[in-house]
Formats: sequence, structure tokens, C-alpha cells
Amino acid sequence: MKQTKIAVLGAGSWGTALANVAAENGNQIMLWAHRAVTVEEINSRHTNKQYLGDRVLQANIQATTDLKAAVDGAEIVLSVVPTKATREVAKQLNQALVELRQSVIIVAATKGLEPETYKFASQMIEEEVMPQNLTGLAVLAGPSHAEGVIKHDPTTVVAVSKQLSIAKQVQAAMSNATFRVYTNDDVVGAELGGALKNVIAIAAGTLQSLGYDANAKAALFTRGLNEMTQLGRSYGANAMTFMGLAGVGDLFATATSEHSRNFKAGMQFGQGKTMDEVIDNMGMVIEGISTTKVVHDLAQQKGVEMPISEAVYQVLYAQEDPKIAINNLMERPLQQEGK
Ligand SMILES: NC(=O)C1=CN([C@@H]2O[C@H](COP(=O)(O)OP(=O)(O)OC[C@H]3O[C@@H](n4cnc5c(N)ncnc54)[C@H](OP(=O)(O)O)[C@@H]3O)[C@@H](O)[C@H]2O)C=CC1
Ligand SMILES: O=C(CO)COP(=O)(O)O
Repeated sequence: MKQTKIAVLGAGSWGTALANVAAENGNQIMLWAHRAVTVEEINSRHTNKQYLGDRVLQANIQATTDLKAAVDGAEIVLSVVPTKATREVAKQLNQALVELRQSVIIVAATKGLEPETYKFASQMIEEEVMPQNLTGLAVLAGPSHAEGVIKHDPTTVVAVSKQLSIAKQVQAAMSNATFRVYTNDDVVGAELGGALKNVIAIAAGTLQSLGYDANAKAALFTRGLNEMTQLGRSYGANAMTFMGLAGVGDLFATATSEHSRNFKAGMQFGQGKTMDEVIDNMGMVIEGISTTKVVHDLAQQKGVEMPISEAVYQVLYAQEDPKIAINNLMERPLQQEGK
């Protein structure tokens, strides 16, 4: 396999797990973290206990707090910080690339929408990184909890780029026997799928905590996927993307797994915890919380009915009782399916 120099920006659970996959494939890996203590731990003990417990990481992962050193000579840069840090980190990346006079493929692995602008991670990166420093832009999406990837559960994801040759380069660098990468060219569909499923996963956790069974979960998944697809259509996304890994695949993984930060948050909302309590308890980013607010705004702006996402908004941002929110959903005017 061709060895590629890959830089990973963000040493949380997903950045560290992706760095580990890339390192297992024999690539040369630099992992950028903004905290020196994280870098020290990864370089000396090959663990990242805060995010991945006792899992031992590949010894060939080299961590650094110096972003310029991390990306120096890299062909591919994976951006794996939370949505709220993506623009700021992209600015730092651009500065480093300008100083190095270097151009890279950037892969956004973040799943969310910027609150003020409703932009996707790839759009923020495209706005902040100068074209001469950008060889190509891709997104990595699909059902892939870091906790499963790090213990080699068979995992399938999708590398998505408007330029298929770029998606194929990412596919080649990241694929292995337990991490299978497909390609796609529907960037908007993949990024929307990755962001919107988090809102439905919060609802799934809430259903779970209320003790509802398979009927309610099937209703949530099916109608949730429907409204995700409808919003996707309003963006010109391919409806089939929502039937693939970045859509139903990621929805299933996130809305059924107790590894999911969004699902776990939903359980706590169902138990009556406040937003501050839920965020404090998690200690990791729960992208669906801010995405719920963005989706509430976007659905109105685009004239798309998204009743389940709106119910999650009412529970999170208007403190509505989840049982009342569910009753309200069930009592909406009756409809024909497929409209
Ligand atoms: N976890 C998963 O399984 C998956 C996550 N994702 C997506 O990946 C993205 C990252 O998630 P995840 O890894 O789970 O998040 P975590 O909360 O586990 O980690 C976030 C990391 O980003 C760092 N960070 C936060 N702000 C900044 C900043 N301004 N500059 C530099 N680093 C910063 C944090 O540092 P610090 O430790 O100092 O806070 C931490 O290392 C999210 O969009 C998520 O939806 C996608 C697929 C799977
Ligand atoms: O996107 C993910 C899995 O594909 C991770 O979801 P959570 O952030 O809910 O853990």
C-alpha cells in the first residue's frame, strides 16, 4: 500500500480513532491537539484516556501542539474538531499552509452545521482555506462510532467529494480489513445526513428512556429519515444518499447505540435533566443540541415540514415535556405516506 503523510486535526474520540486507522494502514501520521497534556499522553503512553479509555494506540502516531509542524509535508489533512471549532481551526490551517507554501486534500469528518450561518464543515473550510492551498475537498460520513472503530468492529463509511478522484485517494489511504470506505459525490447530502441524524438520535434516546418499544422506534426512524430526506431535497441533494451510509446507515448507528453521545443525551433529556446538566455529564461534543436549533430555523426558512426535529427543539429549547411532544406528534392531521 502507498504510504501517505496524513495530518489529523483534533484529538478527541473521532480524531484519535481516525488517526489510529490511518496509522494501522502504514501511513505516516501527525495528530494535532491543542492541549499539551494530550500530546504528552499520546506520545509517551500511546493512549488518550479521556476519550478512548485504555485502548492502546498505534505507536507510529506522533502528536503535536504545533499545527504547522503537523501539516508540514502532508498530502491529506483530516479536520476532526467539533463544528464550533471548525472555522477557527481552518483559519489556523490556512495560515500554516500559506507559510509552508503547501497545498493539501482536506477531509471534513465533522457532523454539524454552523449556528450563525447554517454552513457545513466543508463550506467553512472552503471559505477559510485559500484555493491555492487546497488540492481537493472531501467529507467523511457514515455509521462509525470511535468506540467501535478503535476495537476493530467491521465499519463502513463513505468518502464524499465533488471530485471523485479526491474521494478515491481518501478511500485508498483509509480503507482496511475492518474499515471499509465507499465513495460518493453528493457532498450536501452526506453532510446533511451526518448532521440531521443527530437530532433524530436525541429523540431516539428520549424514547428509550420513556420505555417505548419497537413500534415507536420504527416510527421515529422511518418518519425521521423522511424529514431528513425532504430537507435534503430542498438543497438539491440526491434522495438516494439518505438511503445510504451517510443517511439511514448513520441514523441507525447513532439512534440505536449507547456509544452515541446524541442518543445518551436524549436519554437524559427524557429523564428530565436540563441542557446544562446533559452537556456537563457528557464531557464530549453533542452536536445534535446546536443542530436542533439550526434545523428549527432552516425548516422554516426552506418551508420544509420537520415535525420530529421540531418536537426535539420544543423539548430542548422550550422545556416541553417529552410525552406531550410525542402526543402532539401523534395528533397531527392525518396524512398520506410518500408525499
Ligand atoms: N465520536 C465519534 O464516534 C464520531 C464523531 N464524529 C464527529 O466528529 C466531530 C468531533 O467529535 P468527537 O471527536 O466525538 O468530539 P470530542 O468531544 O470527543 O473531541 C473534540 C476534540 O476537539 C478538541 N477541540 C475542541 N475545540 C477545539 C479548538 N478550538 N481547537 C482545537 N481543538 C479543539 C477537543 O479538545 P479538548 O480535549 O481540549 O476539549 C477534543 O480533543 C464531531 O463533529 C462529531 O459529530 C463523527 C463520527 C464519529
Ligand atoms: O456520528 C457518529 C457515528 O457515526 C457519532 O455520533 P455521536 O456524536 O452521537 O456519538
